[in-house]
Amino acid sequence: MAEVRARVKLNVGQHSHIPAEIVSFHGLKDGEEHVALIFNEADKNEVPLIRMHSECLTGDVFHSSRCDCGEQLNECIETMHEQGGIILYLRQEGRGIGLYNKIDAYVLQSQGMNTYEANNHLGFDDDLRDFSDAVLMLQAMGLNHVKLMTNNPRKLNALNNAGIEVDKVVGTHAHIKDGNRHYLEAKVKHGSHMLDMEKVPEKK
Ligand SMILES: Nc1nc2c(ncn2[C@@H]2O[C@H](COP(=O)(O)OP(=O)(O)OP(=O)(O)O)[C@@H](O)[C@H]2O)c(=O)[nH]1
Ligand SMILES: [Zn+2]
Repeated sequence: MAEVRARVKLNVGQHSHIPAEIVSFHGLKDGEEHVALIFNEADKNEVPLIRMHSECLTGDVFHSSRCDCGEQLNECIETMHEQGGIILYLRQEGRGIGLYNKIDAYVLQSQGMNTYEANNHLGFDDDLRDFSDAVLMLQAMGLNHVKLMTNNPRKLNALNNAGIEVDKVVGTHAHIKDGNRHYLEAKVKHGSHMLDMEKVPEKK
């Protein structure tokens, strides 16, 4: 069992205009400092929208052209600002292989491998992530019934297997840009992602 350690208000988003709360935890298992961001007191709603977002320093912070992580994170923050929701920000950089190994994988991708081939070439499986700490975080916040924002069936399976009831899966948009099309196509073809490459975000 994990427990909430601290919960405090902060504003987030590109203009620090979105009210939220950040939550830390005691008793998580993998030793990483995972956090939750709660929008509009979503944990008090009956069935909150949640996202399990794996850390991507290059995408989330630097808006790298190689992936869609930063855009997905912004999309979730905007959606949850409107509807309420909870982001579990999971410190699982590089699908669990870590930042330096991901950069090594990028070197191989620059030479023509896809994202999974590069992982395998380095001696890693396609995806090392385990979502049991995400389940502990949900349980610590008293949630066993959610809507899930993802295109990744592994995340849905992880919740189902842990007895968390998922009412609905909400896909994110395809954030295609110069440099990430092959990455997104590999996720659809080899990673079974339910990403609709035609579902582009509306221009604001
Ligand atoms: N190993 C490796 N990891 C990558 C690469 N590109 C992005 N990542 C990592 O992939 C993870 C993306 O995770 P999520 O944002 O949870 O997305 P997802 O599993 O693709 O599923 P969605 O919920 O549909 O977005 C992050 O940890 C990134 O750092 C890559 O080329 N190689
Ligand atoms: Zn990324």
